[in-house]
Amino acid sequence: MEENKIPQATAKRLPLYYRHLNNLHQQGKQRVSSKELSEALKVDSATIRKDFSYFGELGRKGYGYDIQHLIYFFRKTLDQDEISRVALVGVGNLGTALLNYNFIKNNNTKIEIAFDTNDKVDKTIGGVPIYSVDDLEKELKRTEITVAILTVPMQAADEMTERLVNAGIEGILNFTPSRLSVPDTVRVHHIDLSVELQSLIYFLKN
Ligand SMILES: NC(=O)c1ccc[n+]([C@@H]2O[C@H](COP(=O)([O-])OP(=O)(O)OC[C@H]3O[C@@H](n4cnc5c(N)ncnc54)[C@H](O)[C@@H]3O)[C@@H](O)[C@H]2O)c1
Repeated sequence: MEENKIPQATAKRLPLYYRHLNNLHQQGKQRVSSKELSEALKVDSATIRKDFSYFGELGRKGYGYDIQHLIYFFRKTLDQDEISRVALVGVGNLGTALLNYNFIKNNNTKIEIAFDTNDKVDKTIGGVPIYSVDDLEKELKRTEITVAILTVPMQAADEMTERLVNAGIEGILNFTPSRLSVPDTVRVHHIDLSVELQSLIYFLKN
């Protein structure tokens, strides 16, 4: 099945499924039902069955899903055979935490290079080398990285976004509060922790 036929909401849940299925596999489990997955992942079991149906007839009634089979299909869709290399711009509080967090352990995404303006340049954090932003365009070209995490102060967000786009970046994970404007060819995912927290509190109250 081609990836572009999978709905966006389904595609967003795939890494969650993939990670959990790998854990089950490592525990020696061979089969799992949508009900078990639903309880573990807090995703409605009808949604899980619908999501999995985009990958063909993977399950049988009363038998459940073959875990290895699911992992195989999801890995292909998520390109997990290849390591996705990512750049990070802004090595402050948040950027440092992300560099120290070992993404590669759970999914094959790796921050390979980071950029900052301050005295952290020329050091490494979590094994990731930090370059001066002056070298941003040169280094992105050299590494052929097309995805960037943006953790600069809000005031620097627009300028850095423009530079990233001009340097060929195709996807930005934006942690700044700034609403970035980019061409249609570039995809931005915005992560706003305060909005997530407010929505959690709202659901608890209602
Ligand atoms: N810390 C959090 O928990 C948190 C949570 C959500 C969102 N954010 C947002 O993430 C961003 C970073 O937050 P923080 O707390 O890490 O800030 P910070 O001030 O600790 O770090 C920002 C880093 O960006 C660097 N920088 C400044 N201009 C730059 C440029 N043009 N290019 C590259 N690097 C540059 C600074 O030298 C600094 O190291 C902010 O926009 C903030 O609003 C932070």
